[in-house]
Amino acid sequence: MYELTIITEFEAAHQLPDYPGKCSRLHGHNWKVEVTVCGQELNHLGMVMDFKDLKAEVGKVVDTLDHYYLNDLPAFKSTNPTAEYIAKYIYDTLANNSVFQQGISIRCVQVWESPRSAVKYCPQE
Ligand SMILES: Nc1nc2c(c(=O)[nH]1)N=C([C@H](O)[C@H](O)COP(=O)(O)OP(=O)(O)OP(=O)(O)O)CN2
Ligand SMILES: [Zn+2]
Repeated sequence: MYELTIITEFEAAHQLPDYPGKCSRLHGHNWKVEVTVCGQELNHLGMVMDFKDLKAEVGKVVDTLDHYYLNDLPAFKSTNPTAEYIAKYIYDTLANNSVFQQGISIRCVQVWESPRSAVKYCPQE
């Protein structure tokens, strides 16, 4: 099995309304997003999938978060926009993409809220 990982970033604002501390106030982060996919077969170029194509598919999802107030987005209407739910949103959206339903699957999504804090969502482990 091969695992491929790409890294991208987005910037956005959020707040955690019931949080007992400063994170209940409006603030922003530069989130770093790491997406790992896996596959067993290599194509004629010797790749599971071109990093360029993987970055493009992840980029479409990250664009739905970039420079938004996350609390206003449909994805976070009934949940707090925590790193946990952001990772799950990115994972679930990618997992519903037909690109990742034919021999290449999403392994996990890791979201770094700061250089010191990250969540990794790996529902199949
Ligand atoms: N498990 C989680 N814990 C926290 C989350 C989260 O998404 N998942 N989010 C927050 C807040 O968004 C907050 O903005 C981040 O808190 P914190 O790490 O304390 O922020 P700092 O930048 O001040 O971190 P330092 O390492 O202390 O500088 C809170 N918790
Ligand atoms: Zn925050």
